[in-house]
Amino acid sequence: MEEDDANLQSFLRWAAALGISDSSISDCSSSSCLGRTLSVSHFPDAGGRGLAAARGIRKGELILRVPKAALVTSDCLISNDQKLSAALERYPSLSSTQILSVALLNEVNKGRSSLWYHYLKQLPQSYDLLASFGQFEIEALQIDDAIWAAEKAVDKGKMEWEEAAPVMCELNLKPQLMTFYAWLWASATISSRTMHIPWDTAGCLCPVGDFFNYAPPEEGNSIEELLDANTDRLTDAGYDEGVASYCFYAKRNYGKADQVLLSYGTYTNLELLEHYGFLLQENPNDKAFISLEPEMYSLCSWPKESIYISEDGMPSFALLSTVRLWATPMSKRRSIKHIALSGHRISAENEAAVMEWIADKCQALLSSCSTTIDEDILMLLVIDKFQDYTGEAELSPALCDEIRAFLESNHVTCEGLSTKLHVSLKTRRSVYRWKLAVQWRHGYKRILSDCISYCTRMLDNPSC
Ligand SMILES: C[S@@+](CC[C@H](N)C(=O)[O-])C[C@H]1O[C@@H](n2cnc3c(N)ncnc32)[C@H](O)[C@@H]1O
Repeated sequence: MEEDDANLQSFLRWAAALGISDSSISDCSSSSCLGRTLSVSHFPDAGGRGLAAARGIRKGELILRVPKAALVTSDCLISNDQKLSAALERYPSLSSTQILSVALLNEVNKGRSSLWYHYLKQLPQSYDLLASFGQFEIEALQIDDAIWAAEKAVDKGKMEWEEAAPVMCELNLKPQLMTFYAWLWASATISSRTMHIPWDTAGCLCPVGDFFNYAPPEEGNSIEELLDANTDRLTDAGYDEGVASYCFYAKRNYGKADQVLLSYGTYTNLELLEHYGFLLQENPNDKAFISLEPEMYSLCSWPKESIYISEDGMPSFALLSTVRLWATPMSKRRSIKHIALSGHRISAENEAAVMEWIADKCQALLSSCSTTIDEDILMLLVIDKFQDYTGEAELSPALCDEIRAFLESNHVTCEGLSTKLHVSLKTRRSVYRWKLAVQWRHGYKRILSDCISYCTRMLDNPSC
């Protein structure tokens, strides 16, 4: 712990020397880049390490500046390293993200002699993005779309690693930096920590700026609110060519010690898991996608991603209009299509058929899962106390099967679970990912269940 703190202090001094600052005036006297506006703090329930307000902050204030020279980009890593530059030239088909991954691992390979040593020491040692999920954790997601997304993420990681392997061999990286595990670490670092820059689609790593944890974008900023704040820009962070720096602005007012959050974008929980390795218990942008009958897709030309149930259980506009049209007798579809496409109900009878179809679809999806919502809640309690778990009494067969599958996939024997000491770090990571999978499927099922309640209310009281 003391070592971590000493590392953090060295990092903040290093960052100050590069001109990273949370002060609006230039202040060369301070040995740390933080302390006037922000401070590093720990938020166990909202992202772990993050940045807190060191004083009251007003919406729209500039809170952190990271000069271009402090940004970690492929350009800067390559221009400082002839061997890397020459090796990459021989592999022109690598993507911008693969190039940044190779350059990052090459930099880690340098150890203390890397110009970025203090920054690299601050990076997490492992991540929980979908690409790092094992087969058990993938199956624990239960819903086909999510399983497919996770398998695709793992396959993509493997393919990109295999393509980049020859260049890493040429660079003579240490064997542990050439493994698939190391590759996943580098690509997860890039996926979860890079920020947009106009000159490289891989983005840049932004020391200190990447300590901000995430909050979803706030909806409904009124024009007055936007004018009131110092906002001729509507985003909370971006590269500003005028001052050659990455600039971060407060999205709202903060009291002293509040966590200052950044919106990385609008994501469903599955997307947050895929790109950042976490999810939110309350995510206004979460969605449950349901598949339609094949012939429904040809009735309307809505993109597939617009056909969903939103976080509060309401079917989306595109879902409703498609099912309304499909529930209309074929001979009448042409004449009422404009009504369906404009989002209006077609008739009471049609609306009842629509609600029934959507509710049945949600119910079928829920019934196809091996555990119920209540069992998922219980599973989460078991997972939280997993290190103390000693038996399977009083749990349903589905939960016992899942626990057994976890133990088998991690080669843990029941005897080995009786004390905390017997659970290895690797198993603990796996327990954490399992928890993420169960939290995700629970949230998804809750949306489906809320949708069934919504449809039932509509059927019982069509005038709502
Ligand atoms: C850009 S980093 C933020 C700083 C990070 N906590 C750290 O210690 O370096 C993004 C990562 O922080 C974590 N994170 C950010 N916001 C979060 C939130 N609201 N809830 C849980 N984890 C979050 C996730 O692990 C994510 O991949």
